This record gives sequence, C-alpha cells and structure tokens, in this order.
Amino acid sequence: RKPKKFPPGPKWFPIIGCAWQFHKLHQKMGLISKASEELALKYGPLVGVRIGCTRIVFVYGLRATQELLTRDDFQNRPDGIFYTSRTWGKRRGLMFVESEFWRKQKQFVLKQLGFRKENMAHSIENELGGIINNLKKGIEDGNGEGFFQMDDLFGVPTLSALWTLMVGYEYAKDEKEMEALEVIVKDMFGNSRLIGGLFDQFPFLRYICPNYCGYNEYININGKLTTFIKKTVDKLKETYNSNATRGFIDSYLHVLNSEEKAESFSEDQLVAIGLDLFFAGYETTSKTLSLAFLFMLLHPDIKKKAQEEIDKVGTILSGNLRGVILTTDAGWEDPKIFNPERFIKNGRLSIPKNFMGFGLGKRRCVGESLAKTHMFLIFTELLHTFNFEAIPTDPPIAEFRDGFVPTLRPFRGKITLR
Ligand code: HEM
Repeated sequence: RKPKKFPPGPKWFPIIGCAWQFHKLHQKMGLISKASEELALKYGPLVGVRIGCTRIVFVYGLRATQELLTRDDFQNRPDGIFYTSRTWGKRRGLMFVESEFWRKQKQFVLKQLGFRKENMAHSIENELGGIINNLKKGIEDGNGEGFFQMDDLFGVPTLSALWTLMVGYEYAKDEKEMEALEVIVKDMFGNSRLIGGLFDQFPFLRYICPNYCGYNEYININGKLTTFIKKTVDKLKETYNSNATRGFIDSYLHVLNSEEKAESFSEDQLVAIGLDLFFAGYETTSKTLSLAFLFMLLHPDIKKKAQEEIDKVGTILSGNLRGVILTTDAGWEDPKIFNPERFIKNGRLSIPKNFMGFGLGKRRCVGESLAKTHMFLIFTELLHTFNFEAIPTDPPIAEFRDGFVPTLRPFRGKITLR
C-alpha cells in the first residue's frame, strides 16, 4: 500500500508493485536512468515506485537532486539483505552505514586519504611507467601501430592504486597478490547482477531459488573479496610494527591497538571499508578514464587541442582535463554535446556549481582527490606520449549499459607514438 504523500508514479499491484511496468520501460529505454527520466516527464521531478518489497523515489532535475544530496534528513542509507549480506549480516563499511558510526569512520578514512596523497601520486607515476611500456611494446610489435582494447587499459592501474593505498607501496609490489585481487575484482564487476538483483526486491526468493535470483552469486563474489582482504589484514598483522605505517590497513590497526579507540572501530569494519573502497573506487575511476579516451577518439579536434595544451604544460592543463572528464546533465546548455571548453572561462577552469560528479554534502565521495590525481596523471601522460585514433573499420560507439556505474560498449582504438 502506498504511504500517505508518497510521490505519484505508476499503479502498484499486490506483491510486485509496479515491477512489471518498470521492467517493460527499462527494456524499452535500455538504461535505468533513461527509464526514470521517462517517468519524470510523466509524473514530475519526484516519482514513487515499488519494485517488489522495495519502495523507491526517483529524483529528477537539478533542484531536487541538490536538495536530496544536501538535506540532513536524506543522509541515511537503505537497510536490507542486499546491504548487509555482504558484511556478515551487519551494517558495516562506509557506503551503507549511517549516523555516528558512519561519521566517525568517514572522518578517519578522509584523514588517511589526505595523508597519503603524495605517496599515491608517486605510486600512480610508477604505474604509468608500466602502462607506457606495454603500449610501446604493442606499437613496436605492430610495426609502429598498436590496436588496443581501450576499455581494458585502465582497470589494472586503478586497482593497483587502490591496493597500494590499502597495503602500502612496498607490500603492493607483490605481483602474485595483485594478480589474485585482479581476478576477484574483474569477476565481481563482470557480474551484471551485482546491483539490485531480484533477491533484493523479492528477498523471500533467496530461500526458493537462490541461484536464479542472484543471491548465491552475490554472496559468493562478495565473499571472495572479503576473504581476500581479511587474509591480507592477517598477513600484515604478522609483520605489524606500531612505529611504522605502510598503508591504510596499518593505520587502522594502530587505532585498533590503541586504548582510546571509538566503539565503531573493529577488524570486521576494517575489512568492510576495504570492500567499499574497491567497490566505490574501481569501476568509477577506470570507466571515467575509458570514457575520456572514447571522447578523444570521437573528437580528434578536441584531442589535438588537449595535446597542445599538455605540451605547453601550465595551469590551463588541469582545466582542460577536468573539462574533458566532467560531463553531466546537471544544468548547462546542450548537456548531451561533448564540449569540454564550456568549463573554460577566460583561459581558466570554471566548474559550474551544478557539477555533482562526486556528490554533494556530507555523503560526498571520499576518493575524489585520489581519483582526480589518478585520472589527471594517466590522461595527460598518455595523451602527451601517444596519438589515439579511431579505427575506421571498427569505430567506437558511445553507448552504455547499466552497471554499478554506466558501462561503455567495449571499443578499440589505434595507438601510435607521437
Ligand atoms: C571518477 C571516480 C569517482 C566518482 C565519479 C565517484 C563518485 C561518487 C559519488 C557521486 C559519491 C556519492 C554517493 C552518494 O551520494 O551516496 C561517492 C561516494 C563514495 N566514494 Fe566515490 N567516486 C569516484 C572515485 C572513488 C574512489 C577512487 C574511491 C576510493 C578511494 C571512492 C570511494 C567512495 C566512498 C567510500 C563513498 C561513500 C561515501 C559516503 O557514503 O559517505 N570513490 N563517490
């Protein structure tokens, strides 16, 4: 039954709510975001739906979204088996927790990420050396031309940056560990049912058909990553030294070993934060980079301008990079047209207040600074060193499918040395 004052939306039926109508609309429009946009055109900026047991309000448009992100009474997060079954039936981590527990943990994570900024930049630069060598080798093998799966280029460096953040630079050199992590994370994100599986909307299905409704798969892949992080924590504990700090895990262990630690700190919570950092940081960053290069292939004129500015090296550089990466329909003209120069005013970077790529308010992204440094260094260095072109017989197409973040259709590009 609809609660009083619940926003308007499609008619609800017993048990399924409006799951069927929404499923049909989703199929027609291709993406959840487009389906909800269609509903907003019909019902207004707030649309109330019920998919099985889950009541959802879609919020559409700049004003409503800003209000959603900044109002204190919207800072809580949903509860339910989808959010807790990955963390031993408890609410743990950062993304799906709230109140004092969340505040304390977020404060700690933000501080630690701030401390590690410089170290992270060094480790990304190192990683970059690896990517450049691989690309150069591919180009050499192809007699001056390399043909690469572009959407595959950025996963490993992103993972490596997050891994270094967690364990510290020296420990992260262990290639075997990194390879094992790569297999788990790729499996995790390759799994399209990771988000909003049927069992989330119809929780009873996990008792009737746990395979079909995606429950077993969800538990299995999350379990692999939590086990991996837990084992890493155990290994780091063996060589733990209270006077030295290798990475985030060590810093957290310092707190666990101190007398005055707050109640919310625990080893389970440490593992859950690791899970959330990989979950929230891996796809977002690697796919934004893929998207930036997709636009470079599709808009050679803008790519050329970006390269010219990188060659000049100056403050304008960061402006253009950010302009290239930041695209959203948050309220400027022709949002669907790729025009990074809209963010440059009188030769300087000018990000509109409406830009919400990293969220707004208290729930704002903790990895913003790391992600920006990572994307900036990789994007500029690769554009500086190589030329990227579309392959005429296999042109890239800017088409997305749903995922934790919108996922690009796989695309290839031709890379040559500049
Ligand atoms: C291009 C890259 C990234 C984008 C676009 C992005 C975007 C966002 C957005 C929009 C939010 C707010 C979600 C909300 O309002 O609930 C968020 C939260 C979050 N992000 Fe990011 N993010 C990126 C990279 C990262 C990285 C690299 C990390 C980890 C180091 C990370 C960790 C998190 C966490 C833990 C939260 C939850 C914060 C909270 O609930 O208080 N993100 N991110």
